[in-house]
Amino acid sequence: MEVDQAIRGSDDMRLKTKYNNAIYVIQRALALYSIEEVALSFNGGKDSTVLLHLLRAGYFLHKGEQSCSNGGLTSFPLRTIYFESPSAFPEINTFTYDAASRYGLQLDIIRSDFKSGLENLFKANPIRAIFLGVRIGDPTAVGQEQFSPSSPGWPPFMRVNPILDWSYRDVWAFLLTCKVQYCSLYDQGYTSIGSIHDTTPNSLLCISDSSGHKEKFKPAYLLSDGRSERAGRVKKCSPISQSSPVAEDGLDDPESQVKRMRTGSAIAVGDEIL
Ligand SMILES: Cc1cc2nc3c(=O)[nH]c(=O)nc-3n(C[C@H](O)[C@H](O)[C@H](O)COP(=O)(O)O)c2cc1C
Ligand SMILES: Nc1ncnc2c1ncn2[C@@H]1O[C@H](COP(=O)(O)OP(=O)(O)OP(=O)(O)O)[C@@H](O)[C@H]1O
Repeated sequence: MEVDQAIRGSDDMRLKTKYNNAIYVIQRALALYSIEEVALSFNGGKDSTVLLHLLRAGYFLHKGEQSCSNGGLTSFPLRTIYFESPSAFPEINTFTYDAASRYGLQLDIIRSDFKSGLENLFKANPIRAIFLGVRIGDPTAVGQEQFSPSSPGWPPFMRVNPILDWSYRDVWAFLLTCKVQYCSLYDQGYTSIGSIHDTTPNSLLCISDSSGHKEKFKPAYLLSDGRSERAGRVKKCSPISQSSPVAEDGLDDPESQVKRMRTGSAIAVGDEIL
């Protein structure tokens, strides 16, 4: 299996540990639920791209087919759900459709809100667990663990988060080591992708050009401080966000950080907050 071989051949011990732990979570989930009962939540972003390749590796290792050649991996019968929004970047949509066809995913495109989309999906399919590319540091990760039941008020299912403890650097180490394709926007300076209305390239990757020509940006993997990953994401309008924009260094303002610290926790490894 090409991804598994790439990681095992790498001398990046940290990446190996992250990979092994994520594969362990995936294999535990696949031991608990049948392949018909699980789904991948995929949105073409870098985190869900990592998750897709980990799931392929975990599934084929689980099946005991370590010696598969590339040709044997074209079909991966995993139900994959994509909530497509009218304000998604075209590059994200194209990447998502291409990935689904390249890896033989069963793609369900849902054009409604998350909750009712999931409710309708569950009426027609026996899904009990959904894999997500959520990482600590994402606003939605607060309070989550590798296995977290869905929140009260949501349809009942298990959220499985194999890369919860991965940092920005881990994500790029994986994508580059495994030489897998990712959405082209990341090579244009986007470091985290929301909608066309709230996402710009990360200004920390801007290449200064005195000629006044169009701005150019370095690729996302060159961002040195993962804490600034969301610097290109404009905050949604709310009384708090209007008065407290994202700071120059990409970190939230101190007030919202304190709020988050009351309910969440942070792990520091070297100079990076996971
Ligand atoms: C498959 C799936 C399951 C989700 N389950 C929950 C949940 O149980 N509880 C919750 O509060 N939000 C849930 N969400 C919503 C996410 O936490 C988050 O609001 C959403 O991904 C939008 O993030 P964004 O605002 O960064 O785009 C879920 C989203 C998806 C795609
Ligand atoms: N529109 C969507 N459709 C399907 N899954 C989604 C959608 N939005 C979010 N998710 C799930 O939530 C996870 C976390 O989303 P998040 O936006 O933080 O990461 P990402 O999109 O993979 O990468 P990036 O941070 O670079 O945009 C995704 O990896 C995916 O599993």
